Amino acid sequence: MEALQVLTERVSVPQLTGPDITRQQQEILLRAALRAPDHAWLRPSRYLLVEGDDRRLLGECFLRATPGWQELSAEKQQRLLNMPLRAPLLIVAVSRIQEHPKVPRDEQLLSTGAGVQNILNAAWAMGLGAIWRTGDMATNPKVAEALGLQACDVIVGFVYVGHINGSLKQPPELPLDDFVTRWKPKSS
Ligand SMILES: Cc1cc2nc3c(=O)[nH]c(=O)nc-3n(C[C@H](O)[C@H](O)[C@H](O)COP(=O)(O)O)c2cc1C
Repeated sequence: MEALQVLTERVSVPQLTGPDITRQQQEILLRAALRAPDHAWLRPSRYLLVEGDDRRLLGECFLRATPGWQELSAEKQQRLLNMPLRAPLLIVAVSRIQEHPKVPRDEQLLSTGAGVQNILNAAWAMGLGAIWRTGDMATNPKVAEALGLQACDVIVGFVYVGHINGSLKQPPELPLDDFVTRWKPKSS
């Protein structure tokens, strides 16, 4: 697919299915992620891949990490268990924040965010679907521990990647003038 078409027409795809994302496809997604802009080349981004039966184990972790999970309805418990099963591949995008005199934390988070966007676009370019999600699990310390994260790590997103299952939404045509102005200096 043409690059500009990917950038202007991509939509997020919540309904995803198998087959599994091949190693070759995964490598393209991750190489795209690692081409994100990165101030001072600090390389703050880390990507954890969860696929196959490991998704079930992550679902169990989501359930047990939820405060008061034993009191949740069977339906809510199942929802947590099923979360990682929403796509054949789950990429956990993490920013490993470093102290740096010129690169504040926000810039490191933005760099990982740009990496996530590159994953979304690369998936779309390969005819795959993907969606960036966060939710409570992204900030749950027990989830971070189960994922083997360090104290300085921030989960920027759970990126679900799979084959498009169902119809795609039409991206809205946003009027540029609502968002863009051409700045002119004030005349004195
Ligand atoms: C940082 C971030 C976190 C998000 N978290 C969620 C989420 O937890 N659940 C969800 O359904 N959508 C979430 N979204 C929104 C979707 O990824 C997507 O952007 C939205 O559905 C709009 O679709 P579009 O990308 O096709 O415009 C998040 C988006 C961003 C940028």
